[in-house]
Amino acid sequence: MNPVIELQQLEKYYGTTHILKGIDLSVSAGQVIGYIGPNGAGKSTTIKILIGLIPDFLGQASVLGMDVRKDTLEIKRRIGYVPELASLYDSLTPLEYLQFIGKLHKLEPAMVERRTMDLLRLFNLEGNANDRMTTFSKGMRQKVLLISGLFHNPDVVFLDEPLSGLDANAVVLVKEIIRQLADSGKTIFYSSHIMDVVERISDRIVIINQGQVIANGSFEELKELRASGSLEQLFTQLTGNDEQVSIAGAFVQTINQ
Ligand SMILES: Nc1ncnc2c1ncn2[C@@H]1O[C@H](COP(=O)(O)OP(=O)(O)OP(=O)(O)O)[C@@H](O)[C@H]1O
Repeated sequence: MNPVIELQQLEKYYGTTHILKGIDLSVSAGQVIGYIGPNGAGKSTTIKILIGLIPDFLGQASVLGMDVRKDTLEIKRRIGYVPELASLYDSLTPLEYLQFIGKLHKLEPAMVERRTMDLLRLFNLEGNANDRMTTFSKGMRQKVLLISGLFHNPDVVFLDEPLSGLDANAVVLVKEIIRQLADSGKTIFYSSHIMDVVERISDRIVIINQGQVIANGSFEELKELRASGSLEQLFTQLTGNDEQVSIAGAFVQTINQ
C-alpha cells in the first residue's frame, strides 16, 4: 500500500540555523502517529511543511501521494489541520467561524449549519454558539479549532498539541475521536507533550531530537530500546534530559539566594 505521508531526507533551515537535518518517515493509512520531541525540536515545522505552509525546505515531502510543493490546494482539500496556538478569528462566534470554514471547503450551507450545531453540542458548546470567541476560555477555543479541523471529514489529520487546555472529559473524548477516525481508515499525525496519551493512542511513536529521528516504532518496540517503564521515562532518557530532579533543585536554590 502506498504511504499516506512520506518524508525523504527532509531538511529545514531558518536562516543559517539547521532545524531539521534529514527526516525520513513513511506512514500508512489508518495509523495514529505520535510525533514527539523536546521544545524547539521541529515538530510544528514538520507539520507546517506537510500541510504546505512552509514551501522552502530540502528533500521530498508528500501527502496522499501528492507533492506538498506542487499540489498544495488539492492537499488542503483533503487534510485537516489543528494548529498549535489558537489562531481564531476572535471577533466571530463559533457559528460564524464554522460557516466560514464550511464556505472555504465549498460545503452545502444547510449541511454546514446542521453539522456545526451537532458538533458544538457534542463538545458542550451549543449554549455558546452565538457568543463572540473573545470571551472563550483556552479550552473552549481549542474545541472550536478541533471541530474546524475535522469539519470537512478529511482523510489525513494533522494535530499540533490537540489536547492543549482541554479538561479531562474533553481529553478522553478527543482521544476516542482520534482512535475511531483511525479505525475508519483516516491517518492521524499529531504532536503532543502529554506522554501518557501518546503512549496509549499511537500506533507508532516517532521521537525527534536535534533535527533527527532518534526512535520510530510502536510503544512496545520503543520500550526495547531501554528498560524503562513509561514513555515519559524513555523520552527523558533518549533526549538526554534525565537530570530533572537536580535541575529542579538548582532552580529552587537559585530563587532562594
Ligand atoms: N519562523 C521562524 N523563524 C525562525 N526560527 C523559527 C521559526 N519558527 C520556528 N523557528 C525555530 O525552529 C525551531 C523549531 O521550532 P518548532 O516550532 O518547529 O518546534 P517544536 O518542536 O514544535 O517546539 P514546541 O514543542 O516548543 O512547540 C525552534 O528553535 C524555533 O525557534
